[in-house]
Amino acid sequence: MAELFLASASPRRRELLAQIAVPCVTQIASIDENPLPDEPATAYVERLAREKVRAGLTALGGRANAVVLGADTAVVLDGRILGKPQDFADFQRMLRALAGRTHQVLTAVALVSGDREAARVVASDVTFRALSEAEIEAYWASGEPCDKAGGYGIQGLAAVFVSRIEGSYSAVVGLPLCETAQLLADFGIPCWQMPTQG
Ligand SMILES: Cc1cn([C@H]2C[C@H](O)[C@@H](COP(=O)(O)OP(=O)(O)OP(=O)(O)O)O2)c(=O)[nH]c1=O
Repeated sequence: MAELFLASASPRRRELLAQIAVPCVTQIASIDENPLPDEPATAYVERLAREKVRAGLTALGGRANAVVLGADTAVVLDGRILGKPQDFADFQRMLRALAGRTHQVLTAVALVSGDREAARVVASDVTFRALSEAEIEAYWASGEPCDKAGGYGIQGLAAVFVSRIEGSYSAVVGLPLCETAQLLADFGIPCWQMPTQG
């Protein structure tokens, strides 16, 4: 029987899997998350998701029947990747740039088991309304932005900044659940409403 391991320190990803009734065991293995020179954002998130699951599988000692799931989320504005804010000034620059505009959120999900590996990248467009300096400062003071790509969490207080989303809400939060369920079924992990093939 296949057993699922989550190669992620993100509480959001664990909660999203729980939302679709998929139990998992956490198996984190850290990787270098720096983009390569001139690496396109789509290639970057897919590479990181794949590296996270490979590192997770290695940490498990290549355990038989283990399926490892990992993901990576990036916020992209004008072709530039906005990572997690390093400090308030960095966060302020990000939110000023995102305000009143549409940006892209790219999330890659990857699965590995033995020598089999698969990944999907999901793109969503998120539009922010205009933001005042006072709102940006108050949002930083909430503590919510610091561990999130682009410096915001759509599932949290920042919901009031989002006027429109086109794409996958769960992918913006950290895991595209429709695509993830299909991949899990392909790898023999039981998932709500998905017949397994493995
Ligand atoms: C845009 C956005 C991102 N995020 C989060 C999802 C991810 O946890 C994080 C992006 O960083 P990631 O590097 O994708 O993930 P992580 O470092 O949190 O966890 P791990 O690598 O161990 O899996 O930003 C939200 O929670 N809400 C949002 O609206």
